[in-house]
Amino acid sequence: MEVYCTRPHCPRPQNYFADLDDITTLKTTQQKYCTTCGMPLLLDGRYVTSKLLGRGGFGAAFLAADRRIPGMRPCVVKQFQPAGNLNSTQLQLAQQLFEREAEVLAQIGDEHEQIPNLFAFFPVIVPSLQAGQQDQFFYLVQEYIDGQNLEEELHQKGKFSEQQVLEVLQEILKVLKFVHDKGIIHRDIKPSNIMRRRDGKLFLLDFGAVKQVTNAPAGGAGSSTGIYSMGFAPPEQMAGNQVFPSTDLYALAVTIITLLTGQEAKTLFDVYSNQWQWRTKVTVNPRLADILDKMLLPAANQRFQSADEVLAALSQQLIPATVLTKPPRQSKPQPIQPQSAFSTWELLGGAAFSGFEGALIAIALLSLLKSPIITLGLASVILGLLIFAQTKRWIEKFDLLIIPGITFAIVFFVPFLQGSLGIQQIFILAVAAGLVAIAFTSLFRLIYKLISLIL
Ligand SMILES: Nc1ncnc2c1ncn2[C@@H]1O[C@H](COP(=O)(O)OP(=O)(O)OP(=O)(O)O)[C@@H](O)[C@H]1O
Repeated sequence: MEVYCTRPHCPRPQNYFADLDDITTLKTTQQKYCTTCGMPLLLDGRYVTSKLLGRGGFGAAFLAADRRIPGMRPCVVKQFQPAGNLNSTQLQLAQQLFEREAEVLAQIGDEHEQIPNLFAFFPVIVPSLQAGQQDQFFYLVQEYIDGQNLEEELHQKGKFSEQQVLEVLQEILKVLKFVHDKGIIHRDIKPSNIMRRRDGKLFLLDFGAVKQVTNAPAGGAGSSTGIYSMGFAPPEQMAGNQVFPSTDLYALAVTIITLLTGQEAKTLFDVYSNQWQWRTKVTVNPRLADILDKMLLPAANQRFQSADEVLAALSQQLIPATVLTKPPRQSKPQPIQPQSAFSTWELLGGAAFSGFEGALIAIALLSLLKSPIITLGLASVILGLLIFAQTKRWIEKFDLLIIPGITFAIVFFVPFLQGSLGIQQIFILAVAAGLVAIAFTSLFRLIYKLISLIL
């Protein structure tokens, strides 16, 4: 069995113990030690670490198994191991934050199904690699979420659609509502701290930076200790001032716009105008965009004040942040319907498909029906249906090659669909129609972008 040594800087952390492949030996053995550095490997007598998951600001996270639970329940072992050269005060603070993660998970982990459960928190004192000294490590064991965090998902699958970010937004808002109601501010919301389990359920992780707030004055219990992720933290947190529920809402909105645009947070913020400039990079329902912009306002008191307020705005008509004093434009609440945002490449691909396919259908129908008027009407209806199917994403990606391929093959093998034209001429005409469609779409897209910039 592979056992991974958790000592920081162990030169050869991978250990292999053939005898531990036997489940009886695994359950009864007293202890095993790293063959390179002598570090105990069965943590707290029960957790067997097998793989390094990653290193964060306060330590490393390992995949482990609990040999005391039937079925060797998988879990995550986090080790306190702050990066960089910290002085004793900073070290103490970092240790407090790590312990706070344990406290918070113990308090809320088993009360909410989208927050990992805490299984154990314990120190381990071991002989140091430097002779005559001892090292103390702190371990926190929590529920393993088998899946991918959203940062990894973004790298692997690319930008999120509007529908996908709406799901993330609504799910995490519900978790935040629960967390805030307990008087806790997470303070480190970002894509790498949101995990999607294999069954699709989203989890909020990393409570290492949380703050309990009880109407504390600035500098008191609710003030920020300078633990944040660059680009995601709002001004009050960056300045080390008091933090609020709206501090988390700001970071959640930054998370959403990075997922929507696929760009890093810092590239979406224009330092010259001191404003988020993300709306030109992606097309979404303007009401969703207004909600995100309100969550991103620099002044904490101008943002939504609670997760509930955002959830309500998402399910009802949005009152734009800038015209809060004006009456709403429509009286009937309307839930936000995700609008499929198409990238420029998708639009141009769709145009080429529609042009090519449209030309083939028109030629085939004209050869069959011999009536230009009926052909025009029927071809327009079919083309309209094909375009509608694309807007709904019923037809996308490889369909755009397969469908014209099949249509061309039919025209090729059924000569009476070719009319008086040769197959070569038909192909050239269809390609020309595809190019014309691309040209028109580019022109309209350009005009649309210019108008949205002006407005
Ligand atoms: N409960 C968990 N289940 C599954 N994977 C986890 C769990 N907790 C953390 N991870 C994964 O372990 C890795 C390290 O996590 P960790 O929280 O230590 O650092 P981080 O979130 O990457 O950085 P930072 O602490 O600086 O925010 C990340 O890839 C994270 O997705």
